Amino acid sequence: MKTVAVLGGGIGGLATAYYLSKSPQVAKVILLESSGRYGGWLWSTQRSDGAVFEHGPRGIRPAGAVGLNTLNLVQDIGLENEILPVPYSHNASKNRYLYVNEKLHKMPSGLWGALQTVSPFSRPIIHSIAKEILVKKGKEDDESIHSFVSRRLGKELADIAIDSLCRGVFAGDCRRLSVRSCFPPLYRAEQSRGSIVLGMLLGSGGSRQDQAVRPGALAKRSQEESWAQWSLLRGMGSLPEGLADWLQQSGKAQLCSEAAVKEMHLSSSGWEVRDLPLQTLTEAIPLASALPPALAPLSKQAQEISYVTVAVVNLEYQGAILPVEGFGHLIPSTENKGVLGVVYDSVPFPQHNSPKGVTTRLTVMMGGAWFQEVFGSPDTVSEESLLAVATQAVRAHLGAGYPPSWSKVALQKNCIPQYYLGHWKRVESMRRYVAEKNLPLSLVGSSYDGVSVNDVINSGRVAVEQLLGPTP
Ligand SMILES: Cc1cc2nc3c(=O)[nH]c(=O)nc-3n(C[C@H](O)[C@H](O)[C@H](O)COP(=O)(O)OP(=O)(O)OC[C@H]3O[C@@H](n4cnc5c(N)ncnc54)[C@H](O)[C@@H]3O)c2cc1C
Ligand SMILES: C=Cc1c2[nH]c(c1C)Cc1[nH]c(c(CCC(=O)O)c1C)Cc1[nH]c(c(C)c1CCC(=O)O)Cc1[nH]c(c(C)c1C=C)C2
Repeated sequence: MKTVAVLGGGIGGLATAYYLSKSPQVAKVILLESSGRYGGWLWSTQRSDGAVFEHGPRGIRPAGAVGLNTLNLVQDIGLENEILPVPYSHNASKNRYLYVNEKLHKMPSGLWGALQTVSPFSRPIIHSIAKEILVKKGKEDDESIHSFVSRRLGKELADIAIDSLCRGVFAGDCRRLSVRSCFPPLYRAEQSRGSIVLGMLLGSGGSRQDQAVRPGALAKRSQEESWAQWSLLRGMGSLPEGLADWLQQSGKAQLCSEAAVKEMHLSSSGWEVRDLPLQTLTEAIPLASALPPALAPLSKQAQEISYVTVAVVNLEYQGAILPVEGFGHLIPSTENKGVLGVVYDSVPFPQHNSPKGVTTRLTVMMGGAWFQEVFGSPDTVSEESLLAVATQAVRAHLGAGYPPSWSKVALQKNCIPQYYLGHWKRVESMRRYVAEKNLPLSLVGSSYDGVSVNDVINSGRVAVEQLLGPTP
């Protein structure tokens, strides 16, 4: 029977502790979190009138094996009655906008959208798609997303649509991000079928663990009802809260907050965490800064992974102020480097609005890969200046004629890892090092195999299965 330590109580650490607790081979799980709150970037504010504001993720996709896996976990910890689903037929799923040349443009969707010339693009997307099949396969073992898409689908799509998409997922620069690590299905499609289109039509193979999820009742419901995304009644923050409660009730897990791990040592009986009253931990899922000097090659590689800072500004306006109904709009870096996009939170999740009168909740996301260049150091930037930029963007992009009635600025420092060129090699080399040295340690979380909440939860499941075999 093992005692396992999990370092970090974000959604990745909590999910890892959950899968560990389910295993009969584990006697005890000790989770160490440096802050006073569990959940990491999953963080919601519920105001006294009931309105909910998200400072991190606001919607999770149920699609694919990793999406179903998350719903299985949600059901198991008893949160299924709090689910707020948004079906594909909803305006928030169908309508996404780009803000280009100082105007909102609906992104083309479906076959009809692909056949027409839709502004701001100069020709129908079907042109690029048809030509893509004939483009030769790239020769490099990695490529920037911008270069890959320019080569295969044309520069205009890369400059506008892909530039915006990468800002709306990674808060990052598609000229530096790796296609192989950020969008593995696109890379695999070119490798195995010579074309993205053929790869999508014929399939291009996924990883084995991706296929091994049996949907439970909630996951099946998401398929039957065609959900595009979901949230929770009290906000995304109730997912880590629910997990922490479940772990505490499991009887196996000991959760410690305000327990920063600064140093850890490897002895013959396992890990020792020096400044905490914990003696022997036989396995650990660690963080780069805590590794001992003897493992310097590993900490060095972990420290080479870059992260960007995002200013998340929640705004509430009295009345219905949106000129369009949709998920939100993204802004390509050529239009405005500092403002990445605006999420129209009230559209997918009106249940999170204040019950007192009609209001519009929006979130403006700013900075990312351009933070330092536009706003200066995250350590010295003022909340007032970020709020001013956000409200000005809402005035210019959406025509809000009056200021918000409520606002909150959250400066999320180093919140999204950037999978730059060669990320796959670094991760492979780190895992090889762990295996060769036979270290009792697994690498879990958003820095390695995907940044979405689903990916991070799945990375915990995969790490536990590799350690102990399939979870019951
Ligand atoms: C603004 C924003 C919007 C997002 N939107 C979406 C979305 O819409 N959909 C989606 O799927 N994903 C979204 N994401 C991504 C997703 O939220 C994150 O990738 C995910 O939450 C990362 O989880 P994690 O557990 O890997 O890391 P973290 O949340 O960073 O957790 C790590 C934890 O470790 C703790 N820690 C750090 N150092 C130590 C130490 N030395 N000792 C002990 N503890 C330590 C930290 O305090 C933290 O709690 C968004 C992220 C952000 C920032
Ligand atoms: C404007 C900045 C951001 C917005 N959301 C995020 C940032 C940095 C972070 C984020 N958004 C998504 C993910 C998870 C990816 C996944 O695989 O599930 C993360 C980390 C979801 C997402 N958001 C947009 C897209 C195209 C996706 C991918 C999944 C999907 O298709 O749903 C677009 C988008 N994000 C933002 C806006 C305003 C926007 C489009 C209008 C905000």
